[in-house]
Amino acid sequence: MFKEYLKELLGSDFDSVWASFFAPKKSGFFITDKSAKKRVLEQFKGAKEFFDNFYIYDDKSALSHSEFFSAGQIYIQNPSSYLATLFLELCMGDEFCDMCASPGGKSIALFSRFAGISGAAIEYDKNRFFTLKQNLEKYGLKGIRAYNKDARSIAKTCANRFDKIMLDAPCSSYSHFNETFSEKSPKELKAIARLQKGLLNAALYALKDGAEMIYSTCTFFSAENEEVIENALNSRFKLEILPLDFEQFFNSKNAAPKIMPRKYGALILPDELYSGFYICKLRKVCQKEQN
Ligand SMILES: C[S@@+](CC[C@H](N)C(=O)[O-])C[C@H]1O[C@@H](n2cnc3c(N)ncnc32)[C@H](O)[C@@H]1O
Repeated sequence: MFKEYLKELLGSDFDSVWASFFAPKKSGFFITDKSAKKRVLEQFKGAKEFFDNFYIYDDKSALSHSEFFSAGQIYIQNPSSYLATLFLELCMGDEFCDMCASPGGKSIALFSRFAGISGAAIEYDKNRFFTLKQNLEKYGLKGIRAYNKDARSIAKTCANRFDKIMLDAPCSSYSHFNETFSEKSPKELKAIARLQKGLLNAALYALKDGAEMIYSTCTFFSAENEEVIENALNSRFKLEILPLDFEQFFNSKNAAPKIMPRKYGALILPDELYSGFYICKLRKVCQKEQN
């Protein structure tokens, strides 16, 4: 079913995307402790700066076994995830919420750009919550409080509170498709889409009027991407879908992935470097008047 869906979605891009699922991916990392930059780059000679402060390096094992990783001075991440965070500009004093946060990669990436970041990181799964807490500590995100909760609860507890929200939603994760991937049943896919709609609805209650958020997933299904956005557009909130200017992030240092614009947001198509990723940026204008 997935293969057929993808063929129809991607057309002539299908073959390269399909091949990318079974090919090894290069590794990326960013530096979280700027004082370690010189030593990090000396150790990982050949690391290629790709975005500002984000590097591509072939040996993931060397990165993850390094003293810099143990000390929380570098974070290993796929460039698609990093790219999603580049669309969120935090301002001094912003109250930020990372709604589905563990292991913390999006918050840590934002922290590497906006050191004064403060707000909340929420994770429902208990074990993953402990990983999140450890990572926030390890990387020194002192301004971020971690909560072990269902993020849908912020609709009531944090109405109109946040200036920026990252909703990197739980999803069917089909961008990690490979030989051992365990496919989801139609029933499971429906339940995931229902959860995503609930999470986005809660995010919109919790955003201030005029505030912005990113909704992202690592799947290709429109039921988990555009249809979740469409559902929010038909809800009690007046929203703007903001343009995603990918071009601004690409220059002679890096290679742009193939971007597939969707009705709302865009898909990053996977290749030997980028994972498949869906990104949509929204602004909550206001809550519509109820009759
Ligand atoms: C895609 S992962 C997040 C990855 C993370 N943003 C990062 O970049 O490191 C989605 C996370 O949402 C969590 N989750 C699932 N349902 C949730 C809910 N109702 N409230 C909060 N977190 C939830 C999952 O346990 C999972 O850790």
